[in-house]
Amino acid sequence: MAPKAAKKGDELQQKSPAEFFADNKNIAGFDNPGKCLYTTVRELVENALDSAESISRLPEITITIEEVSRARLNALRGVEHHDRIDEQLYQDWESEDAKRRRLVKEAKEQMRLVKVASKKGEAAAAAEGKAAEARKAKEGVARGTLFYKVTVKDNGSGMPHGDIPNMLGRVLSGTKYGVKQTRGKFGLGAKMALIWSKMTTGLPFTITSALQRQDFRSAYILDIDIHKNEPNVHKEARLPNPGGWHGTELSVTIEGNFAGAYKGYILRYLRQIAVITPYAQFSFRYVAEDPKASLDLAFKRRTDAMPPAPMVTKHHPSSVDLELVKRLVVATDKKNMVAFLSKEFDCITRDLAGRLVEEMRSGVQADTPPCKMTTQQVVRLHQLLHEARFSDPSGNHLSPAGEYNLRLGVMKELRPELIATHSGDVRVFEGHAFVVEAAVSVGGRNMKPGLNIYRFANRIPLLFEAGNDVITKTAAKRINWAAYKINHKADKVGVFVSIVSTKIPFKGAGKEYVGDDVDEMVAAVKAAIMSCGAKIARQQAAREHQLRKRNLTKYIPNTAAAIFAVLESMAAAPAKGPKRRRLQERHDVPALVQSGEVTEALLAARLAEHVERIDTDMALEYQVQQGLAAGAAKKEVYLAPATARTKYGPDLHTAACVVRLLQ
Ligand SMILES: Nc1ncnc2c1ncn2[C@@H]1O[C@H](COP(=O)(O)OP(=O)(O)OP(=O)(O)O)[C@@H](O)[C@H]1O
Repeated sequence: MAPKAAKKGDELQQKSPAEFFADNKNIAGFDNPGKCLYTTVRELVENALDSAESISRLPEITITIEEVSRARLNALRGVEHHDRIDEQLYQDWESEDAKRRRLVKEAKEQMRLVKVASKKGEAAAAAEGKAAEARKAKEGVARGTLFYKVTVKDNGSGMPHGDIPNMLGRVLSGTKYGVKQTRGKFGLGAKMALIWSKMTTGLPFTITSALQRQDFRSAYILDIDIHKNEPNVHKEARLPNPGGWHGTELSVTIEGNFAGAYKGYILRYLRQIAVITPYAQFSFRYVAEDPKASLDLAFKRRTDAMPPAPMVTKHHPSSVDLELVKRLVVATDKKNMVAFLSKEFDCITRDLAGRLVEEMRSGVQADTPPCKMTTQQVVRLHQLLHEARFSDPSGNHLSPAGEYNLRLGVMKELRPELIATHSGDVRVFEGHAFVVEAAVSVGGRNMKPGLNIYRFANRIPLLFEAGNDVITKTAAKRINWAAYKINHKADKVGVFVSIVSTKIPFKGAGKEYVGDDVDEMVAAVKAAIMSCGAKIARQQAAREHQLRKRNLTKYIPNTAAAIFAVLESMAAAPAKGPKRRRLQERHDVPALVQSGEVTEALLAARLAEHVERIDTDMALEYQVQQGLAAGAAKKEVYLAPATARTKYGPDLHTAACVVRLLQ
């Protein structure tokens, strides 16, 4: 019987990666126009930061979002703009009756808000602001300003002229696939912005880029052939670069939505990226068609101390899969197994490589060329790499933000009352080293009562999918905040956690959250937050202590005056009764008052001394309780003596610690 022809729709088809992502753009964080604008900004800013950091430049990044009306967009596309003839044909058409009803409803809402505002003040004013914004957004839709030109300029490495089309016009191509801590990973982000622009405005990317010390600027206008997943270059030029500029400027025009929540997300993203990269400078401009709605924001650099650039490292043997082993075997230039294992993998010395080859058997010798291994021998090698014990990766190739930068970022953007930071040790997950750093703050501006959680992965702020994220879940469910005297429902608590790794277990290509299913990560995040909590508790105790001292000190003048008045009256009148007489005989304070030896000032000075002594005793006792004796809170500081002969004095007592100088 002849085979049946396939039904229409059942024919075998193939898709290019670009087509796949165009059809499933939500996987990469391109869900709706608002989210697409946010993700476009994010992807371009992260490329800019990666690029500047890769050449150890303090990043200087300019971000511009410009409203493009439909009329202007049509002019850019060379499409004639037509005024509407038949209004009723359009989605935004409103009948006279519907318009009247809407205006009445809006007026009522306005009245209600004004009433609430007069009663409740700020909160209501904010609500009114939101309503006004929503109205403006509606007007925006009507005016047709739903298109935006996004431009991001950096002072980074730039891109080699010949590579630009592939880097920006071919999905799944990039320079960040190695084992290295980078924000980018998939070779997708910039291309998704381009695919979205193709799908909505049809306008291409405009790129200017120059490498360091390059005497020309590469200028390109290109888009992507989605069907073939190939760059489509419209224009290419090498322009003069007399000033020796280096970096990249990239523009794309897309459909988007900068109203309401999405404006909030973009601004929040910028604020958070400024927290985690205080060594970077960001200028943000929103250019609206109506100049009154434009915005100009600067997130200034607060430090020149940039963390050392992350380095490329080798694959850890326990992190490789069979396919990767096969690829490494084919790609290596090493001529024997010992050299191959010790040079291509992390944590394998020549000695260990020799032992592994002996253990492999299966006909493989130390001098076997890796490329001559049979499929079975490669399988055996892969098995052994997963069964043998290797030391953990050192983590030296990672670049955590550092406690200093994290603290500075939080202080600069949020100005909290209390802050504690912690940088965890290097830990390992599936052969990839990772470091978790955390800060916990109390109080500060823009903080709501309760937990305010800020998540960062490879110094990317994560704003979406909070409920599923390891950091949110750990902070909200696994920490006993009461143990640190923090009321996590009422206090304004900031929890900032930053994870850096050569492999962040993101869920999805949109890099929006880190899964809660990696035990190593859960434990490290929990330990980092708990350490900050303990430090906050110590700070709170020291603060209470200082407050008590301040209060006692405040009452000293009145107390001294009152006691002195009593003593003066005792001195004026002879002591009555045996008890008072005995007291007077023993101390004869009234006589001392009469002779002027005891004065009000002296009493005040003695009281002050007493308060000071109690305070230092309590500080010492407190430090001992906190584990000074056990060494937990003891810090060794090395001071160079000013002279060869140094005399060490007594212990120095302060409110929060005791300084003891030892030879
Ligand atoms: N501003 C820039 N400066 C220098 N190189 C850049 C810049 N933007 C993009 N590139 C290069 O283009 C490549 C592709 O960028 P793209 O945003 O598509 O993916 P990615 O950053 O590698 O990964 P991801 O999809 O995870 O963001 C990058 O790997 C980088 O080499």
